[in-house]
Amino acid sequence: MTYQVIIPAAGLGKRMQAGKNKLLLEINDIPVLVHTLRVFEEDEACSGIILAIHPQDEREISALLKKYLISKVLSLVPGGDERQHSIYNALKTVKTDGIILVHDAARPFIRKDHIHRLTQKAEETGAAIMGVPAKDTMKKVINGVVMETVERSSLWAVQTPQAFRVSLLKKAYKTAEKDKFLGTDDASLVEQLDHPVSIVEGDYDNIKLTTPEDLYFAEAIIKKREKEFY
Ligand SMILES: Nc1ccn([C@@H]2O[C@H](COP(=O)(O)OP(=O)(O)OP(=O)(O)O)[C@@H](O)[C@H]2O)c(=O)n1
Ligand SMILES: C[C@](O)(CO)[C@H](O)COP(=O)(O)O
Repeated sequence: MTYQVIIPAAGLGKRMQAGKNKLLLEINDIPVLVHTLRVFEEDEACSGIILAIHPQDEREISALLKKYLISKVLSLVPGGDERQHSIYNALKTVKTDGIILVHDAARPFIRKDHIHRLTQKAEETGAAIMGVPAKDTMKKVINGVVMETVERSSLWAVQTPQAFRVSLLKKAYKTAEKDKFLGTDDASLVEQLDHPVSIVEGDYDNIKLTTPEDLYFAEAIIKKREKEFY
């Protein structure tokens, strides 16, 4: 079953402290954004990519799409002040129904087989997200004081892609806009509709490149993946 994917790539990358869009940093001499785009370009089930970008990056990103033969990008839409706004700008351009994915450009290590398991689940339930069981103990802290230790057995570290029936995601975003609700992921907007969201177990390699040390992890993941193919 085919899907389209919204890839938000319009952030400022403040926590990466790179002085430029972290998605234009290179891993193994290839920009992070290109690593991510290639997964979907090479997935026969992906029928199109809608890329939300910062207008200042348009010339450089357009040149990268040409250089790396990324042909599935249907449109470049302007990002917004928040991740949610960038995604909504992209979602408004989606005219098809069916399944839409949202995947952070900052997560270059998503695997095709995990994407397919996710889209299958979203086809069945209307909403499904990628994640892994939490490994660390999580505590609720206020003003430096531990308030509560959260029971770990039911905790998951949520990732992207997140997959939805297009009509459901559009309803969730419209409702969030009306209610002025801002979530840190797309599923939280769907949860506001009391719609169940399923989770599909991915792997711990699917990291989001957020802070400088994530670049070291990324180099290690690439080296590991190179060995997988020999
Ligand atoms: N206004 C925004 C904010 C984020 N993103 C994208 O959403 C993904 C996840 O966001 P995050 O990792 O937090 O990126 P930044 O917001 O750039 O990071 P920071 O918070 O450190 O500035 C990234 O691919 C980022 O480019 C976006 O498209 N528009
Ligand atoms: C959507 C997400 O990647 C799920 O873990 C995460 O919430 C994005 O957070 P960010 O601060 O916008 O990177």
